[in-house]
Amino acid sequence: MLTRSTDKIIVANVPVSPDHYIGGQRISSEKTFTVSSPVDESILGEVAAGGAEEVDAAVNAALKAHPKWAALGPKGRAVYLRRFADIIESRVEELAAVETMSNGSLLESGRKRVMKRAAYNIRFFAEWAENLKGKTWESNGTQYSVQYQPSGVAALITPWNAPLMLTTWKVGPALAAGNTVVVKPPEWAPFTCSLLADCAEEAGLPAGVLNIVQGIGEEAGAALTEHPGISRISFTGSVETGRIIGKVAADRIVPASMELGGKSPLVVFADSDFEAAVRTAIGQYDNAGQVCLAGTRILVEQSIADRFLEAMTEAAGRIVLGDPRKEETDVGPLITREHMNKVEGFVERAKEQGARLVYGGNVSEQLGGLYFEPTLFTDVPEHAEILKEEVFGPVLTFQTFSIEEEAIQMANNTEYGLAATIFTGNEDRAKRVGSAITAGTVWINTFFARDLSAPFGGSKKSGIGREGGDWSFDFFCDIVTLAHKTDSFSS
Ligand SMILES: NC(=O)C1=CN([C@@H]2O[C@H](COP(=O)(O)OP(=O)(O)OC[C@H]3O[C@@H](n4cnc5c(N)ncnc54)[C@H](O)[C@@H]3O)[C@@H](O)[C@H]2O)C=CC1
Ligand SMILES: O=C(O)/C=C/C=C(\O)C(=O)O
Repeated sequence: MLTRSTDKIIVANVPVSPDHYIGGQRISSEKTFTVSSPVDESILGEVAAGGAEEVDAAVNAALKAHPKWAALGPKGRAVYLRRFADIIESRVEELAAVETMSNGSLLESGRKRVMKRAAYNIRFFAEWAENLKGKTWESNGTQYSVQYQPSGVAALITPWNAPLMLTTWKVGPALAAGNTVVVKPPEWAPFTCSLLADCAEEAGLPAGVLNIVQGIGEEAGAALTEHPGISRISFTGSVETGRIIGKVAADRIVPASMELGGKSPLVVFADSDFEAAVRTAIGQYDNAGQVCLAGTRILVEQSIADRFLEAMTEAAGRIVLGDPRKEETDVGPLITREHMNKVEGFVERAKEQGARLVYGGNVSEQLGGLYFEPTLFTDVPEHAEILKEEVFGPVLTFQTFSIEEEAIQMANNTEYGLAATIFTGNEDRAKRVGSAITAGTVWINTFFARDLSAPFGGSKKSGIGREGGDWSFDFFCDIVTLAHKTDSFSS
């Protein structure tokens, strides 16, 4: 039996519902799970742990809301979605404070960039849908036109490292496409997605258009992907979970988009802007390295390698590791003790396998104790695990190359292909190397430049499909070809 709830818990001085949001109502579950803060390991509260029953209610609410939402058309939906975006924007301070306590990301970056991007994700796709033009052409006496139609209920499953931003990256296009959605937020940082439901409610989104089912991945997440009422699965998370979801999607023939992990290269040629390249290399420690796109394999041309390593070591010495709520902090904590043990395991095995620790490698005992020092390894044996597996922590490796071909070979020597970054002053080389590296996004002399109209996603093990701009609608919509005999109508 589903029970309505009005409970709130206080996170960073903000009242947050710990319950699901289903059909416009807050619904509790008998079962709960405990969420603690990476900032100081304090307990933030008990959150409703949904399962098959809650998921079924949420999918049914979404199915019920779908026909009216779809019938509004892009312009009608954009009215609601713009209001939704405005409300998110008006609550940036609260959202940033809650996100920081939930996942340890820097408060300043949440306030200045990440929460605004969450609002922009909604606004951008509402506008994109209004301007989305299916193609029309004529061939052999038949006129063809391509239409983007809503596909039904989308299941959206997201990770903890940027929960609100990555959730709105999916909610925006899915709703703009005319779908209704069921979101399964990450259990380690579920609170900003709960606040997202408050924003939707305040914006007047009709009941059932956006539903949130909180819970553990293997329970709520699995029940959601297995539900027969869903027509799309958009997942961001680890390769392991992607593999599980992919099998369920294959079994049910439901299109699934997968944005997965990475082990991206950052390639620095001797002719590059040295200072900018060092700054960018050090920037890979942002969010304590818990960034899917991070260029964690630093590849530097031999002739500048010693100077680069020295400059990185010096710059790393200036990184302020600590409380993510403080303005002076550069790097905050890892998400949980479980995750920290995993990161420590990678570091220990790297040492055992013969890699040389240049700096870092230890836990810094402060606040709750989840603060791991920015770490760099060099002289890493080719077979070492640290060159192959995603650590998702502040741990980088440093390797050198002598010629361009070797740099390309090393950059591509990974099962992942999410992103790559190249620093060079030579435009021809930039183009050559850029197109020889297999990755969803290749940045040249910049990092994390994001335009939401560009395709975003991973090659190889880093994912399946692309989202962003038209690509989001290619995924979330049913694409229909209407073909009629030209001149066959009398009126
Ligand atoms: N390519 C991209 O855009 C991004 C990828 N990531 C990747 O995400 C990973 C870190 O996030 P985590 O939360 O640890 O990943 P995860 O795969 O453990 O969990 C992601 C989400 O999937 C849910 N889940 C877990 N098992 C499930 C199941 N059997 N069925 C359905 N849902 C399930 C979880 O509850 C969570 O909401 C890293 O590998 C990182 O690289 C993170 C951010 C962006
Ligand atoms: O810009 C995007 O759409 C994705 C960004 C990914 C992250 O912010 C992350 O993994 O931290």
